[in-house]
Amino acid sequence: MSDAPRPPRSDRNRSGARPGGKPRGKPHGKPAAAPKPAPARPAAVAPADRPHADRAEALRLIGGVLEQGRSLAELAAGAPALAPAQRARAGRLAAETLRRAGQAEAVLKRFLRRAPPPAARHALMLAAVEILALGVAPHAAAGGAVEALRAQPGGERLTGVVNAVARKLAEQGPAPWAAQDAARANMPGWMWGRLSSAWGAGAARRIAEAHLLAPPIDLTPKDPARAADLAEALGADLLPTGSLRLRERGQITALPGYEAGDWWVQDAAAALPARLLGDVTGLRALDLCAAPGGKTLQLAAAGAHVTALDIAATRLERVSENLARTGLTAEIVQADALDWEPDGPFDVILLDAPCSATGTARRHPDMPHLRASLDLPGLTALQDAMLDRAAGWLKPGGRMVFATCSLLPEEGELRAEAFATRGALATVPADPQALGIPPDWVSERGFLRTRPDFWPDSGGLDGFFAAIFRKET
Ligand SMILES: C[S@@+](CC[C@H](N)C(=O)[O-])C[C@H]1O[C@@H](n2cnc3c(N)ncnc32)[C@H](O)[C@@H]1O
Repeated sequence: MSDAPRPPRSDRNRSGARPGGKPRGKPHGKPAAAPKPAPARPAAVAPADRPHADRAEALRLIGGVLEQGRSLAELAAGAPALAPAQRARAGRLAAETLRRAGQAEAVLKRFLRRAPPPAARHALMLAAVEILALGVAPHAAAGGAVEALRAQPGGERLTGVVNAVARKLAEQGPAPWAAQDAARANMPGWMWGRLSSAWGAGAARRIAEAHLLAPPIDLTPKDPARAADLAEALGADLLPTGSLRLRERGQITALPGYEAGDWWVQDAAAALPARLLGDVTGLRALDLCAAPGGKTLQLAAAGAHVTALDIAATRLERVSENLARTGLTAEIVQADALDWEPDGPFDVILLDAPCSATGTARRHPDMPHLRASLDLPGLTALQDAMLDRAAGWLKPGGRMVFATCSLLPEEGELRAEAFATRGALATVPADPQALGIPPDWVSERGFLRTRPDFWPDSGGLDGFFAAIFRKET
């Protein structure tokens, strides 16, 4: 076993090329036309009334990510019937195991002469993380992993090896786990390499350390003027950017203001790009690549007449649900941004382009495993094509924000530079004061950059890039 997770099968040899010559990447959020892994029959999972159903579900999720190259979000859709608490616990166990996969594989390696079948490997990783990272009693974690494995097809014959190795792991104690360089061990080599060359080795390490922590939950208030009251009602901190950061985890739908649509869940960094458009009251706005709709809600709440376009019909359903809950309106369009033509120009456009989503790894610990064979040229070609098309849809004097939830300059600074050089629109510097952010989050070129290692003492924020452009004539 290597300490770097293997590329998912479905990602090997994946091409970013699109029939007909238009560029196609492997975007965050599954565009409808992206190649999909062959649907796999979900592993049998113990019914909810049996113990260890949560661990069995965690194994299904871990296997789905590491062996089938499917995202946790996609796998959640095919989940078996489980009590909400069991489902939540299964999700947490799978996320923590994926977050600590490198460390888990390294400590298990010494007890395994050869790589065990995937199901046994995943059960051992889960047991290792439960014992060594989550402090679960060794007998409970090892016994639970064995029982969960037993519930899977063919799992029975693997229980012997899992039992024996888990026992050795428990006997060995925490020292080898604690002695590991956790940040380095858990970030896959491809990501470590890219982040080191982009931001330097020290920053790559700080980002990797931030990825080891479960991120806080942030909310965007529908009415910024009510943010302080909502913060008090929710027991949240009001961040300088206007987002609310929950102090405790809990069931989101049970929080005050959820039913009334007073807020929506959105990372503090993800809430910044829409605000770069300034006052949008009464303006005709296009949210290009809109689903699941956080930025659509922001623009609509700020008084814009929003067209929300996305290629993915299922993800657009989330936009409609979010609009209904918050009592906001937008025109929903399901279309490919590379084919669609608007019926008139827009005052403002927000292009939150498909990207590697490397900035959201702390929220999506499956992402580093799924992006091992990232098609970066395909994605950057898609981003360029979207920028060029969208520029043609702006009114003279109109503004466009280009954003990506990526930590890779190829999908941020370099795209914006290249677009500015092509000369269709002029760049406008972001104003840190207006956003409530430290001045050094804005580059000399006026671009916004956030990273998970920023705001280290208050829980960090996702990695985002955003640039503002203006059409002069
Ligand atoms: C980063 S996500 C957008 C997040 C969204 N702006 C928000 O704030 O909730 C990127 C989106 O691009 C969409 N997308 C990918 N390729 C597309 C295309 N060719 N045309 C339109 N949308 C596309 C995906 O379906 C995905 O929902």
